[in-house]
Amino acid sequence: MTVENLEAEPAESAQILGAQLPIARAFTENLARHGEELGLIGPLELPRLWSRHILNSALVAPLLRPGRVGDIGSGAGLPGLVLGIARPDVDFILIEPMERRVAWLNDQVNELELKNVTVLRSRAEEVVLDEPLDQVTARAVSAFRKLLPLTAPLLRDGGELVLMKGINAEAEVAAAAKEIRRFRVSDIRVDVLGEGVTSEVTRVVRGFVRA
Ligand SMILES: C[S@@+](CC[C@H](N)C(=O)[O-])C[C@H]1O[C@@H](n2cnc3c(N)ncnc32)[C@H](O)[C@@H]1O
Repeated sequence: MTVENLEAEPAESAQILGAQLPIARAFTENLARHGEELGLIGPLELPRLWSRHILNSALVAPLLRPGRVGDIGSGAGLPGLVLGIARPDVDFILIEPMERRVAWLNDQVNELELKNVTVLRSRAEEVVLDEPLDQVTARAVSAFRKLLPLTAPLLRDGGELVLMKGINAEAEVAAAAKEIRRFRVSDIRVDVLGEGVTSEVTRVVRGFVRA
């Protein structure tokens, strides 16, 4: 990754990440340096690491509230680690089953001194939490219909799903009517984030879960 790539959209980056921008840059440099060899990120993604992955993840930060947020299938740290950087006032639990990815996430938490981020090696359906979560995020893990059984049971009564999705977000919601009823999800909506701010907008499916 060249400095120009890291400096893409500088005004927007400052707007989105504020004072946390230098830490986000340090993480991005680490990911650019080691991500391919560790199998965390494909070579084609390197030139657009900043706009497509880092800024895109950081756009979710304003939707989070102080409390406990779980990120399912964090992989390289998207969006969980980026959100942990962007929101030091929120406690994050990154849930990821793959040993090599967990080692990477723990290394980054230590190197970047992120006191608000914990990494758990587990599949979401097997994870043991000491308390239920207030909000849960996920990106590129599975279709909404299959993501609901992995995420909704981890939330407290009234907890919120904040799931990053692509252009087909509405269609994924429409295909999940049965699961939406089963997991008692209400007030579902799709928000488009970053319009007029960054070149890569992102969509999130949001909804509240009743126990
Ligand atoms: C395609 S990657 C996406 C990683 C990251 N969220 C991103 O956007 O780059 C999917 C991730 O979900 C993890 N994963 C798959 N099944 C899972 C499960 N049942 N519970 C938690 N994580 C899971 C995988 O190990 C992998 O790291």
